[in-house]
Amino acid sequence: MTGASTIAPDEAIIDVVGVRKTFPSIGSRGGCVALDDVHMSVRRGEVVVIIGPSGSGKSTLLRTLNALVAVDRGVIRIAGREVTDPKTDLPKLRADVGMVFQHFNLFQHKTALENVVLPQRVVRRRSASEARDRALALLDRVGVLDRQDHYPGQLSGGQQQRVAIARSLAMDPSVMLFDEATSALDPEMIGGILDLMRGLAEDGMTMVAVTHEMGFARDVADRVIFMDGGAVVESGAPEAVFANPQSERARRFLSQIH
Ligand SMILES: Nc1ncnc2c1ncn2[C@@H]1O[C@H](COP(=O)(O)OP(=O)(O)OP(=O)(O)O)[C@@H](O)[C@H]1O
Repeated sequence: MTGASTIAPDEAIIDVVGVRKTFPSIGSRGGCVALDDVHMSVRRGEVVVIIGPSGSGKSTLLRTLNALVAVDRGVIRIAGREVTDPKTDLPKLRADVGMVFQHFNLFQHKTALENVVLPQRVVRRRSASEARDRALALLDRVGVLDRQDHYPGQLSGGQQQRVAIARSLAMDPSVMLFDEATSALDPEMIGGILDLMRGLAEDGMTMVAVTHEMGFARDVADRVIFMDGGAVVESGAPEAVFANPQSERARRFLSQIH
């Protein structure tokens, strides 16, 4: 292709450089190295799916990205913020780096609407009417507008996860992180949440997702990262990683889940 010089260079929105995380020993349980010199870079608009065996460090890596887990060593930068700098404003960081959890983490004593309004008021300092309008538009987008006055306990898991996604989106994040967002859902709810995630990807959202849904990784990811033992073992296009894994560890893992 000619004219390549007119194409802007890929812009990294997430940069993880040399990150190490250890957890101390608890009682007789020895400590562990959860992340061992991890490097990762994500371009704006890229969808990265992290796969790997249980305990390989996937969730820990994701949680370092919005400082839910503090690293021992290394540097993480996201959208112009230095996550690993102790002076970083954490509420603002977490608004800009939205996270969707396996267990939703909604405020139980607030309605669906209030769950989406509240962080906008507190962190983004929006007026009540602006926050409400935005919340209603997003609840509509994720398909739970008719449940706006329900409390989380009155919603199905799939509906709660939709509210949680709306809550993150309401902050206008630069990046969305999904930590096994469908793992706690009944099977019939999973497809709807994956469809929502796919829609966000199609809209150009930068996303990093830890998931056991290999179909999603195959169809939606621009890049798949395979982790084992706290390290990034492979990183490549889904076709390449799934069809032709380079490492024995990835080959073994993929052969077990097929
Ligand atoms: N808060 C913690 N305290 C002590 N050890 C921890 C803690 N969180 C994670 N670990 C350990 O760190 C390692 C990586 O865990 P992590 O949850 O990141 O793995 P994972 O790949 O996400 O696993 P899974 O797929 O089972 O969720 C594991 O050995 C785990 O036991």
